[in-house]
Amino acid sequence: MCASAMEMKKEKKCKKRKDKPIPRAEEENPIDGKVEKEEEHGEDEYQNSKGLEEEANGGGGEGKGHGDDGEEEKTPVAKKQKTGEKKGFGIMTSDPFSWLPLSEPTMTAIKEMGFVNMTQIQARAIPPLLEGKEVMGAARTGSGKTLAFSIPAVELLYNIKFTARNGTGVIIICPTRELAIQANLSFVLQTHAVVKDLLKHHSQTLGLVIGGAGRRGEAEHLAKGCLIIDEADRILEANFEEDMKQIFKRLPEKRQTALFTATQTKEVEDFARLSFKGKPIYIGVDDGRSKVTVEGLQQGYCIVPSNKRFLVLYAFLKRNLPKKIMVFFSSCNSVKYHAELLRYIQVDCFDIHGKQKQQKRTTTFFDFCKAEKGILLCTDLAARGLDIPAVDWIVQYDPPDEPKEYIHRVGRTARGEGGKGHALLFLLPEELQFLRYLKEAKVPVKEYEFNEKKVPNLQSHLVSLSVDILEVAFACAYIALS
Ligand SMILES: Nc1ncnc2c1ncn2[C@@H]1O[C@H](COP(=O)(O)OP(=O)(O)OP(=O)(O)O)[C@@H](O)[C@H]1O
Repeated sequence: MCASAMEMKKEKKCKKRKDKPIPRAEEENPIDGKVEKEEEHGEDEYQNSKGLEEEANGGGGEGKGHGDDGEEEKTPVAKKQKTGEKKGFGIMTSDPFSWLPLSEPTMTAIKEMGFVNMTQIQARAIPPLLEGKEVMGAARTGSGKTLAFSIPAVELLYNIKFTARNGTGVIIICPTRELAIQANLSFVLQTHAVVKDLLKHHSQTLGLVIGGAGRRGEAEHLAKGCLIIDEADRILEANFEEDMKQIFKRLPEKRQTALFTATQTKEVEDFARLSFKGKPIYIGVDDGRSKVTVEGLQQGYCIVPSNKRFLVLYAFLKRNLPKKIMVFFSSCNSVKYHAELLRYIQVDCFDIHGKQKQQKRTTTFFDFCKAEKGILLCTDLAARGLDIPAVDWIVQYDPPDEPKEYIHRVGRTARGEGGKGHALLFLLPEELQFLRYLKEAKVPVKEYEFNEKKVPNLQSHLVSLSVDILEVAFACAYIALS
């Protein structure tokens, strides 16, 4: 699409947006339950001249003709049809999967998952990937990236009748063990991972390897397949980059590479240069959007002094016991300490952190996935890519180091089509600077006022608990002595 045509399209969208102001909802303060008018900071300030917000709402940009790079326009893979009115919302398009030339087992699996239309990243990434092109895709959390790369991967293996005897056909690298397990076919525990569902009607011997960045062995055996890098930004952290370089060295020259990320950074761009042989097709679903988080997510922060922080968390959790909540902490020890403390005061919770054995982490993860309500205390280990169903609240007891991490954390809620969720960030008065970084990163948060008077008197609760405990201890001692 030529630049002027694109500008005109954007202008039209801007106008449309002005005509239809988005109503502000009335919302309950999550801490004391007070109803207050929602006033997100910065949503309007974030409006940029590109005015692509409407596109994020599905008003355009969906499906075909998406415009970042003319190449996609030419793609013949999808059976192009005249759509008429597009009705996509949020992350969705009105382009059905049935437009794609997919195999029967894949189509059956998609139908069984209950998906009819593609999300934006799917509509834009699947066609070129099916054609064997290289793609670098960036789209917000919970927007369906997993299917965007796994459908073409499975199709590739199916079409060339790949079997395990041929070696490894596709390697999908993802950053954490949980993420790899979630997508792993051989993992029998119940999971909502789309890859497992997608492979349901395919032969189980497809040479698809999913794992962390340590998959060097498989890299050598990658026959003539495809390398997929999921959560590229996270791979760059810590030791993963070095591991990835080792993998690249062992990979065959002739391969198809796809790289996906939720947060686009300069580092990811540099990493992409390393990953691709040539110039990939770049698909930036959210480029130009006025906010980087999803529509269905309500985000707020509260400023709480450190001596009241636990009490406010306790009040929040007590108020929201019927909900499914993830609480993020900055360290493993902090997760352990707060989990024990909450259990001690009779607030049941799960906990997951890097100092636990893998088996324990995995069991807890699946237990929380299955739970309809409950509290999971965790570190950033659980922030990336995990698709946990129906999480209502993301609480950040400690703010993360960077907005990027914040975006991944809150991305564990309000996922998928029409997903809704809430996020609450705790800030100490001296941490207010973090709001500026969030604003720069186009994250709209509003302030939830914290009323000291409404904070519960945990002291009296603890006293009554310790009385019970003392009574039990005395009873035990009495039995032992008599
Ligand atoms: N076409 C679709 N229609 C409806 N729901 C979908 C569709 N594709 C995926 N989903 C659902 O959306 C949710 C999020 O998908 P997915 O885990 O792939 O997101 P993601 O973009 O990889 O997120 P993250 O960046 O957090 O890893 C999942 O529950 C998935 O089942």
